[in-house]
Amino acid sequence: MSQNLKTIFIDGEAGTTGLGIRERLAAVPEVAVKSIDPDKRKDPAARKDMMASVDLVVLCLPDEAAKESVALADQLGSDAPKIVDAATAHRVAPGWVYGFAELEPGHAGKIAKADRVANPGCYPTGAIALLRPLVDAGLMAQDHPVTVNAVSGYSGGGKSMIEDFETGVAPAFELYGLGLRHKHLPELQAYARLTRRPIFVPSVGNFRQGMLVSVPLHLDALPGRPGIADLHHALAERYAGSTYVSVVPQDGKGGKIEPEALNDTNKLELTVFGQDDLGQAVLVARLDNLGKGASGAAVQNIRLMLGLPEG
Ligand SMILES: NC(=O)C1=CN([C@@H]2O[C@H](COP(=O)(O)OP(=O)(O)OC[C@H]3O[C@@H](n4cnc5c(N)ncnc54)[C@H](OP(=O)(O)O)[C@@H]3O)[C@@H](O)[C@H]2O)C=CC1
Ligand SMILES: CC(=O)N[C@@H](CCC(=O)OP(=O)(O)O)C(=O)O
Repeated sequence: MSQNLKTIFIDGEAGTTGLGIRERLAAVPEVAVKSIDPDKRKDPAARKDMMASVDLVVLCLPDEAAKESVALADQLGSDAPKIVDAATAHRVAPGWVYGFAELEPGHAGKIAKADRVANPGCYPTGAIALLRPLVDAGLMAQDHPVTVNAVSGYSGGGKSMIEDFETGVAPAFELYGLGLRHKHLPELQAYARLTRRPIFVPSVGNFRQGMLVSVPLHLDALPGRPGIADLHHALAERYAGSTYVSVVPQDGKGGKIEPEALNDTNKLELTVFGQDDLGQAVLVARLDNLGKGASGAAVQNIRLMLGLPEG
């Protein structure tokens, strides 16, 4: 192993997100991924030893196991590696930087300097990308009653949901999160800068990966009653020059959009559908839940934290 390579340990490397990160890192020549003996993958002492030997650890674990790993890293004091946590556990926790590089100007620089980065949830990635620029531009009040609807491919539910869909146990499509307490709400509300809790209605369909997140809007309920072009402009201005986030015109989409077009990429595409004469709009974000919604974003953050060039 060359001395100059940055070393990475993926805690949970056999899971859906972990495998996706490993595949992506295989194409990054500046890093070497160190693997743990599969028999010891849940052994705290072995994981702690591994953490002590690397520059950065990525946590691709259920929330409780991610918290346990952070506690193990804490025991290493100044020898602790940098951490990217793909779980939900630290996304609004003090001392952690939220890993959505395009959140606002200068945010990628904060990730680059951080020791601990919480990778965003897949749905909040789309919703925050749509909402935050409107709030920042004063086009949406912070207490606007926001509703976010979304559909995900079944890989979003990890190994157990993948098995349910691929063995035919799961229904073709279902709404869920109807208890209105989905785990993504705290980060969605915090990083979109909303003071009123949004209503979030996710759903999952019988396709492996890909995602649409949509926000319906009545234009006369927004300050100054903006037009469709104003909403488009606010988004286009925020993401001008972005490598991964694009704002596309609605023309040519025929009033419909499907979720799989960005699969296996780290891209996020935003469209403002709407009709000025009706005073209505629907903002839509399209992404790969396993790409920009998980492993792709994690690798984007790893590159920033290790000072590597953009992929
Ligand atoms: N799938 C997705 O689209 C996204 C998932 N995430 C998040 O990433 C994390 C992982 O999710 P995902 O990859 O989907 O889940 P999976 O169920 O596919 O994988 C989880 C992995 O963690 C391992 N694991 C479980 N407990 C422990 C433990 N105590 N110590 C070490 N390893 C353990 C599992 O091993 P075993 O199977 O042997 O128990 C498995 O390999 C979750 O927090 C999830 O919320 C984030 C963004 C998107
Ligand atoms: C279809 C499905 O079940 N999706 C998952 C979210 C997947 C995801 O990306 O969530 P994290 O990033 O927070 O792990 C869910 O709704 O809980």
